[in-house]
Amino acid sequence: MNQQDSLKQLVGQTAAKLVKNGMIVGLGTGSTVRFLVDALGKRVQEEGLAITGVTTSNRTTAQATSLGIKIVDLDDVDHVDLTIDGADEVDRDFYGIKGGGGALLWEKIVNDASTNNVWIVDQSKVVDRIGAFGVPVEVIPFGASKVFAKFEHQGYQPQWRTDEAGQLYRTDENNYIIDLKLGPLTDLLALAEDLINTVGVVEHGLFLNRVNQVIVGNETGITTLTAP
Ligand SMILES: O=C(CO)[C@H](O)[C@H](O)COP(=O)(O)O
Repeated sequence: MNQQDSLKQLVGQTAAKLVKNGMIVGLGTGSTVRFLVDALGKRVQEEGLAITGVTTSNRTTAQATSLGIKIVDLDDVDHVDLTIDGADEVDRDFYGIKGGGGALLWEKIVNDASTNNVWIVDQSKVVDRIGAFGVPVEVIPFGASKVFAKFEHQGYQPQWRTDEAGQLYRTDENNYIIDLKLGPLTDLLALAEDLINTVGVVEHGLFLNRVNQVIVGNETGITTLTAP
């Protein structure tokens, strides 16, 4: 395992300890969350930890179910106690970008329904100013090229997200993703507002002040950042 994966495993295993018996837990998506779900599956199997999970992607559902974690639909619970998710970038004000794994829509919905939200990241994700990663935007297929053209016109430097086969990437909702390659961002609130008001956009990957805690894995171990 390379160093980055070791840090992802460390934060995944650390965050799994935050989960208590009886909790309704939101499970994020991505390679870091995979380690979390592995650790939770182990606790379910070895300690009899009783939790109910709601997931943010079909991938996470498949992994969690295979490990014996009970998964229900978000609409079948009245609240979520704690959601643990990864992130692509986060700054010291807890402004973040998600959607590298294409699950930003369900991730934001579960985040919104959750009393507490924790992100688990390796140190490479903590940045002074978010944006270098790009901003993923989920758009419905109908008329998507019109949205793309609008973004081009606005100077947002859009790129279609493609899959391994070179086809347009499809989300779990069968939508497309357009990645905006804007570079480090200054007026985040205005950008978020503009994106969500663009007809055809379903959701964007700017997660602004949506987490209570960020658990960061670095060479010296774990650093926990709490909301400013
Ligand atoms: O937002 C996400 C998926 O939509 C992921 O949480 C994000 O891309 C981080 O992934 P990883 O842990 O693989 O680096």
